[in-house]
Amino acid sequence: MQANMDRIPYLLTPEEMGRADELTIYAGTPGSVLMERAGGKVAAAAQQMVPDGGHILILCGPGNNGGDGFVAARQLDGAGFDVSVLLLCDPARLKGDAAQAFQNMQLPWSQLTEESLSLGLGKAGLVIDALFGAGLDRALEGMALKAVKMLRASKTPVLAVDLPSGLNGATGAALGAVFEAVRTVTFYRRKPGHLLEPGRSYCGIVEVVDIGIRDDVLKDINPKTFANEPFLWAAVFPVPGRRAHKYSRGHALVFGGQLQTTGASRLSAMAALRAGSGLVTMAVPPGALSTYAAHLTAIMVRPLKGEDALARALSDDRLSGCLIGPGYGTGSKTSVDVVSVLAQGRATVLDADALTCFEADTQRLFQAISACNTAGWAENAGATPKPAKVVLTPHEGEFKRLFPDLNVNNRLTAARQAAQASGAVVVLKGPDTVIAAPDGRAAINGNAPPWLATAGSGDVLAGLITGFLAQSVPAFEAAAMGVWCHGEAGSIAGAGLIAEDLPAAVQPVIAGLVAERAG
Ligand SMILES: NC(=O)C1=CN([C@@H]2O[C@H](COP(=O)(O)OP(=O)(O)OC[C@H]3O[C@@H](n4cnc5c(N)ncnc54)[C@H](O)[C@@H]3O)[C@@H](O)[C@H]2O)[C@@H](O)CC1
Ligand SMILES: Nc1ncnc2c1ncn2[C@@H]1O[C@H](COP(=O)(O)OP(=O)(O)O)[C@@H](O)[C@H]1O
Ligand SMILES: [K+]
Repeated sequence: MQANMDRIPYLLTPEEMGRADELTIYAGTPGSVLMERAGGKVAAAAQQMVPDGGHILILCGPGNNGGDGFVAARQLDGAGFDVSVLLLCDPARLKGDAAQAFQNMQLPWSQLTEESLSLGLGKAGLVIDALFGAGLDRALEGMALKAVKMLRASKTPVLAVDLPSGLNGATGAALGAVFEAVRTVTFYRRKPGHLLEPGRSYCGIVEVVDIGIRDDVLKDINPKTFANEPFLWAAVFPVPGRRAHKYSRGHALVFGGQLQTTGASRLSAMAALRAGSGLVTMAVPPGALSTYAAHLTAIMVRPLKGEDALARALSDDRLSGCLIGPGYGTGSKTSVDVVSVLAQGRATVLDADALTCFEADTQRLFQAISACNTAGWAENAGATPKPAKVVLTPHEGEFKRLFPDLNVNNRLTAARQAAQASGAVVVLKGPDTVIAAPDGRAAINGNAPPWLATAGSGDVLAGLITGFLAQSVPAFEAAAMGVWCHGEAGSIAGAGLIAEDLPAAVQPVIAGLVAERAG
């Protein structure tokens, strides 16, 4: 249990981190010991950043974050570094472990003022930001706010303790002005704000250090937020056995749009095949059949001809995953077709037009999703609600159309609420894509390079997720592995990529994951 928990990429909200501290203190490790270790790790990081014994300026706030700063100051001084400490508040305001750490410091200090800061910045090679961490509950003001501006102007590198001051650790939101760190040392586990933008950009390189909190505390806390990393879903990553045949690896059906917009769904179909789906068929309008056929090789194409064309296309029992939306058109026919697809009860990805077309009638979509989730289950069988079978992949614009009442500025909470409201796994795309399940689990992705922001890249993502769903991967894990593989493929294809480059770049990603599972 301990070994596994070590590797699960949990993220802890500041409240959960507070609970981890509390449980550790309750189990016999005093808070002062945790602070001593935290400050020691900060000091070690600072030493690496100023190896020539340059001057280190330490800004300390009124809470335990400041306490870590006092410990770091004492240890750096002991190691022969030249440090100066500037305190934001009256020392009489310090409490508990922080007050004790201040007393133990036994070093000269000054009040943080414009003069003292400007004097310090004149000689400092590094600033340690120990003003506020997890306890910040409002925007920086007064001298803390001025300090942000003065530091930015001075361009002195900043090492942040736990979080750059000014950030909300739970949401990654800037509460106002924020310190811009080149490196952030955080304790025990990352917080959502280290991965969610703009937080991630303010943190620089994030280093997680051990301060002696045991993983047993996680059993009590039961965190539901994760970094989207392979360990989260490696156990269900599909690897074909020696006796596999193409049908045993799943059969994905990708719906294609009219002649003017065939590219989007073709990119998706290619990605579904690359994700490992044994077969991929495209169901396309008869008038566009020859265009599709001319551009596809390993992917099969069938025309959607006649009244009950859709039902016939879906009637093959071997189909194990569907995708509808890319390039499909936003007319009323799309929503009718989406409802028909969902009525089959198959694992399905809805992307792009298949989301937008429900803007005026989201309840109809949510009812169809609920029917899809329950299809195939006896009325009173198993747990309620049933596991999600549907994945929605909106970018922020599509998300707002479907969930106009949710606040996309808090992406983690918004994605969770959307998953709960819709009964689907929701992939809220962006530089920090959030994957949320109706059961409350959520993962934040961190490996996507900015050159993925290019036309058609979302179509590839939808196809990857469909390919994993078709191989019977549960919806949350399929979505999470799709997003991660998409990010890796983006890095492999590299700067200058276009969406057409991505499916091929998925191949080494899959090969790497398979090798890791085998090894
Ligand atoms: N035992 C523990 O709990 C440990 C805590 N650690 C450190 O403790 C930090 C959390 O400590 P705290 O909970 O004391 O929180 P902070 O040190 O972040 O600050 C909280 C204090 O600042 C005040 N405050 C909040 N926003 C303000 C604003 N905008 N302007 C002025 N004052 C403001 C609060 O009223 C409170 O007094 C972590 O980030 C971490 O650095 C580490 O020492 C490891 C162990
Ligand atoms: N700045 C960024 N950094 C990393 N990934 C990004 C960034 N901007 C967008 N992406 C990713 O690129 C993809 C774009 O998808 P989408 O908006 O649907 O575009 P399209 O419809 O043109 O395919 C998503 O997977 C998204 O997460
Ligand atoms: K800080």
